[in-house]
Amino acid sequence: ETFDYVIAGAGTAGLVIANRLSSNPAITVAVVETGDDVRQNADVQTINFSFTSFNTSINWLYPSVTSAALGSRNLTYRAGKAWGGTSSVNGMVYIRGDKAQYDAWEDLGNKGWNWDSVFSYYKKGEHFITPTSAQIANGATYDASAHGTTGPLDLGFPFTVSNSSFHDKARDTWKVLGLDSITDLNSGDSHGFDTAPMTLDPPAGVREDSARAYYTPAEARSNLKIIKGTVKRITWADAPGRTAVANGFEYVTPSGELVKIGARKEVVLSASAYRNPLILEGSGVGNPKILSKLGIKIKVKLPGVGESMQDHNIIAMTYALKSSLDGGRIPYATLPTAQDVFGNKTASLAASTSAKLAEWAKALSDLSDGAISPSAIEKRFRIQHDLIFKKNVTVGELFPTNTGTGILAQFWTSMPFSWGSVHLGSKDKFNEPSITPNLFSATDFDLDMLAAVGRLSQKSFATPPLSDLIADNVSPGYSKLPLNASDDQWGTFLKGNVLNALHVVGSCSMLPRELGGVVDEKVTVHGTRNVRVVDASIIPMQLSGHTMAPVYAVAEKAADIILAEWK
Ligand SMILES: Cc1cc2nc3c(=O)[nH]c(=O)nc-3n(C[C@H](O)[C@H](O)[C@H](O)COP(=O)(O)OP(=O)(O)OC[C@H]3O[C@@H](n4cnc5c(N)ncnc54)[C@H](O)[C@@H]3O)c2cc1C
Repeated sequence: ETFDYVIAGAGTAGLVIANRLSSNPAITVAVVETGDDVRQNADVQTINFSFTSFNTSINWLYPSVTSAALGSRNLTYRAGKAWGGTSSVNGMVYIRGDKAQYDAWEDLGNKGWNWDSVFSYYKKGEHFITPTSAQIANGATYDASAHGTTGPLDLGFPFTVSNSSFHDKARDTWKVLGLDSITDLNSGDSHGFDTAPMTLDPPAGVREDSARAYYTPAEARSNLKIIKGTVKRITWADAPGRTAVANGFEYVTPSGELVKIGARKEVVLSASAYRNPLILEGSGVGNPKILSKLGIKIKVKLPGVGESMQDHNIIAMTYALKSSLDGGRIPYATLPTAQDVFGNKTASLAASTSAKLAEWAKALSDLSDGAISPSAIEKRFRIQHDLIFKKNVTVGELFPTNTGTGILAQFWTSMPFSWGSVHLGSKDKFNEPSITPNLFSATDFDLDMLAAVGRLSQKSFATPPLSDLIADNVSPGYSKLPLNASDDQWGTFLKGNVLNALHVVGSCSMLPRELGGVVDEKVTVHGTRNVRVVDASIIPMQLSGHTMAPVYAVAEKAADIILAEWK
């Protein structure tokens, strides 16, 4: 079969693209997706944040090789395998990140990608449901001007917003610690304490994933089709000139048959930050050193493919409560700046770390066997460093969850400098990404930053009035990690327990080729005429907050870019 556009992956981004392109009845669109329609799956619909689908067939489980700093510990990478992709299995928390982080995309060379332009697509996609007075009484706040109300994606607050005193005590404690409540952490300034909205439909009490938001309204269109299969590689036209031209891709059906599907116009990869690099490499687009080892003939030399994989470094401590709290999920988030976590050491740290950026860039380049040059990485690091120390973006998130009898106090750092990679491990294992996280590998500063955010988390639970609720620190326990723990004690705890937040971006970064980029500002793969990549993989630099929200906005903007070129 041949369609105008063929899309790999009916996930968070893939279904946005499918919906927007097929809104023109003259355009035919096919999406090839490994997973199934799970819109009626109770594990998907639940909004209890229980991750009930975790060990079921609708998840991909990708193991990683370990990082030197983690000893023999391996990390597991999870992602959704379903119509809706990871939006169907995730935590639903919707936090966009800071204005300056989006403006940095333009500073990195992506003309037209800045906060103002992306913000308009946030609004376009959103159907914000204002909280009820009961939800407001329990801590839900919002600024109407930061939200859209006519888009397809429902966004609201859960009815399980805690009706206990937790919210007020947390808010008052953060105020004591210098982090005031803010009205809307999605306004482009996330600094402070707030209640986060989630992708759910509050009246219906169900999850809102991209299948429900973007596929259901388009389902009846005769020009849109979802096909079950797993995309293996792009097929190339016999075109003159040096620019590669795709004419479709090959996918494997559930029964193992290899099928070719044609694309008259374009191929769009939305198969996730883990899988797009594998499809590109399987098609001859990537680093010649890697491709020659795999025995794959080079079509486009693009060493950035699969590099620059960035996640948040996450860890949790648990606290026992004096008495159980009402309410289920508590979507309260506190986002601090470098100044909040490093205090009066911030200025000297800014100077000392700035002097080390070239050294860190060299270390990261060596880890990638020179795939991206030290000078390119250093340029990217300088922009990241400026965001942290000059533009005062938030550098971490503290995110407590009420488990009924205790508090799971999760925290993470938002912009680590140790980036990892994801590649095809062997020619035919297109379902098995080879992931190298590189946690803490390019610089000790990533560990220092996580310890500083951890110290702030610990301090908050020991500060009244929040401390009034707390009976004890159960894990790791004050004997292992006292309130005045040394750097060594923090290092041992963090290296032994840190996890990947599953907020992976950057493995097909939108950047100029000379900076290690994979797609240009039109989301077209460098060196190709008609292969686009649209999903978390093109986000070039990690954001504060969570990754689902930016994926929706990026996909909305990319859809407009693609439609503008439709003739
Ligand atoms: C457990 C968990 C909790 C999370 N919680 C949150 C949260 O609370 N808030 C937040 O903002 N973010 C959260 N995230 C991250 C966020 O959900 C993702 O960053 C985002 O959804 C990724 O969207 P995507 O379009 O890039 O990829 P996906 O949504 O993963 O879509 C990729 C799709 O491609 C399909 N696919 C893969 N390979 C192939 C192939 N070769 N051929 C065909 N189809 C293929 C997959 O099955 C999938 O459907 C969480 C992630 C996880 C794993």
